[in-house]
Amino acid sequence: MAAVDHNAESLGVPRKQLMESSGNAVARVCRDLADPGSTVAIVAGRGNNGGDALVAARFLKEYDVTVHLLGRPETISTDIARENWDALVASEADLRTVTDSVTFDIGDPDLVVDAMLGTGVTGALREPEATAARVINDSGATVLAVDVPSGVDADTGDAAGEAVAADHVVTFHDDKPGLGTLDCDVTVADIGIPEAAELFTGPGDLLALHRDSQSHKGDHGDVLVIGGGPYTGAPALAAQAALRAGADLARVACPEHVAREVQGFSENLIVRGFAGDRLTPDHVSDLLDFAADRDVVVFGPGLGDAAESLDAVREFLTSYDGTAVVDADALQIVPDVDTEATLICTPHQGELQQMGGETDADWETRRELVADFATDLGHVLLVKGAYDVVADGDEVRVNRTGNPGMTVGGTGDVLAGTTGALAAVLPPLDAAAAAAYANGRAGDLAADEFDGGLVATDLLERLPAALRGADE
Ligand SMILES: NC(=O)C1=CN([C@@H]2O[C@H](COP(=O)(O)OP(=O)(O)OC[C@H]3O[C@@H](n4cnc5c(N)ncnc54)[C@H](O)[C@@H]3O)[C@@H](O)[C@H]2O)[C@H](O)CC1
Ligand SMILES: [K+]
Repeated sequence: MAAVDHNAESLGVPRKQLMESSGNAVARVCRDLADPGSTVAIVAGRGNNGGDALVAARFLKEYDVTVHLLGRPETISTDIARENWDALVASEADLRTVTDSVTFDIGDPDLVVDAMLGTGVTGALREPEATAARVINDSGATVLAVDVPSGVDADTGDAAGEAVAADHVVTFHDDKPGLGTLDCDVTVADIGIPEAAELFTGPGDLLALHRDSQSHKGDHGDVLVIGGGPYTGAPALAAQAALRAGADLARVACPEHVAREVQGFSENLIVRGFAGDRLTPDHVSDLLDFAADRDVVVFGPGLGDAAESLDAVREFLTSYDGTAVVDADALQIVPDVDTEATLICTPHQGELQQMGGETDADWETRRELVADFATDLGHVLLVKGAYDVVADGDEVRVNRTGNPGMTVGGTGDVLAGTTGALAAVLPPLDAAAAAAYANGRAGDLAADEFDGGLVATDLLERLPAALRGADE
């Protein structure tokens, strides 16, 4: 939900506008539950859940409304909730602040609006919320909860301690799974989040990449790139992209002569050469052992299409059961390989057709075709194009970042490495969607400087900034 909110914001629909719609929806349900002239007690927390109800207070002119804020107004935690509080103060609304739960007096209202906590709750209700929940439950009034009854986990319907027992819940945008388990009526209100905020990737897709201050080496991924042979730059680009996208360790397994060059490109990479000038089935058993201790394998950059290399890809994928990003020539093996592995395939349109998939000039048609093909394959697809399409057979996302300068060689290798790093820390579809967004964004930053003259290494340098987009 936070990701969708963020993406809505980047589409020009700010959170305060969504809060206005939420508050309006709360007021509409109040009108269904209580007659004009009734007394309404709004119990508001200091987050955006409270903010929704502060907006509702402004809409309920024909009611006798009292707002009880839990805590001091200076501690309201978001700007938009505070602005709505200030508007009520300026309008001389009937406002009370509850700083001592013992003396909390809700009066004798006909209707209570519970807006203490919504999706921001963590753990059991603390004070004064826990006592307030008891006061609300004992009030004998009809209880309308905003978004989710305070103290209840929206995903599971469970409460870690005291929780509001609501008669009715008005929730926003989408039903929440936990609400179905409760004994109350649920209204789902459309608050004007554009469909595009869910379909198109945006800065919200990067929110989950937050790095914990307590993290250790290895927590952000150990990525192994297997490739190289006819090409030497491709595996080096993919592995360096993995590092720039946040992986802790990036390793490259490639033929000996490629290994020397890859190490020459960057001392940050751990390079392991194998005998011969290309991958063959003889190397597979060692590679499987090596891959078993890694988080993600990126298979294909610079591999070439020699028959024995493709046989090696098939043998590897048949026995591998981890997560792999499959790119370039390795892709053609995917449709008829029987594997337990979780695969994220990153074809361009030509490679997609070679895999047996269909494409179309119209992105909306392509979206359907890619979604169906992902279902047939049973793997995640990230199909590159002016609009990238990401699908896992269940969900489909479209990425609009990127520019025509990115048709230069090597940008696909950067994307594969980025996807590998993100797949170490996110579910596969989310990793592919965020990687497509960040890679295109890095390309857009590079194009600001170099236009059509950008090269793949320009993307590497700009990946960290592109991935930092969530707060912008
Ligand atoms: N797109 C949408 O769905 C929109 C939803 N809106 C509403 O926003 C809330 C979520 O708001 P948020 O500020 O993230 O969190 P809360 O208000 O639920 O709570 C934050 C607040 O609570 C404190 N806190 C956390 N846990 C506890 C606890 N166990 N006991 C006491 N206090 C606790 C925390 O410290 C914070 O101060 C969503 O539910 C909707 O109602 C938007 O208005 C519009 C878009
Ligand atoms: K609530």
